[in-house]
Amino acid sequence: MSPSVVEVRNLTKRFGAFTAVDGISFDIGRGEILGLLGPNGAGKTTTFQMMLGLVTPSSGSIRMFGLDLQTNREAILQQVNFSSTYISLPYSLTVEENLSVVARLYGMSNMAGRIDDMVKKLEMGEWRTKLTRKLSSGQMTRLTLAKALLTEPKVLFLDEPTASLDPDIAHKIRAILLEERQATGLSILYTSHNMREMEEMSDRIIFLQRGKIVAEGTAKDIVARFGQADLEEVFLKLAREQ
Ligand SMILES: Nc1ncnc2c1ncn2[C@@H]1O[C@H](COP(=O)(O)OP(=O)(O)OP(=O)(O)O)[C@@H](O)[C@H]1O
Repeated sequence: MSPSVVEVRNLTKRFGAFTAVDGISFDIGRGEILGLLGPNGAGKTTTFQMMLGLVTPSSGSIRMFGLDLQTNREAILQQVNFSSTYISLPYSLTVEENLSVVARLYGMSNMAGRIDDMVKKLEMGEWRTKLTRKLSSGQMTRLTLAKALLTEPKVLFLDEPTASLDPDIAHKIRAILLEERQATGLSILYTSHNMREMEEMSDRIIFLQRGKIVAEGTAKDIVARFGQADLEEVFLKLAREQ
């Protein structure tokens, strides 16, 4: 495997007496797409929040680009971005104003060119001057993805990036992500509740259950190990155990 860009060791998050993430360890290689799978409440979002420095781990460590996140937060996060259906961008700004704020926050050069590029790639041209509050949920998803790719991250965290997209645009988004990975060596941690998408996108998958990793490997390995027909069947088996 290519050298690890992300190294997570024994990561744990407790909320009072409840352990949401329980001693997980994983690596993500350069240009690798790692799928994070698990039923509702398994600890995926909490893991993302720790990776973004938004939630402090109870114990364990997160290293990116060879640096510890706790002591090198700013340098690391400059090279990282995130997209989720749960984030909200300022509603009173237009689509392109929102992108421009993000580009400025990251101190990007060639801001206008990169924004045009994203608008074109994600087919946002018709509504680039629309107020964010007036976007449909699918348009909002595309805007948050554009925001995430705009800053040319080396590591991207994607929490259900194709939720609320129609099949055509979801297909295009997957193609764009694979292209970016090919062109730039982008590493991605990815969640989706669409098992076919997980199989298509992920080089490897880790399966979380009650905060613990219960399976790890390629989709094919995991399906074979659990003796099921496909990833969806594995998911149902593990989720029902929870
Ligand atoms: N701030 C908090 N305080 C207490 N418990 C929390 C807090 N945040 C998350 N939890 C709990 O931690 C567990 C893991 O939640 P998390 O949101 O990480 O799961 P998830 O895998 O992302 O689920 P989903 O698929 O529903 O988004 C849940 O039981 C949740 O209730």
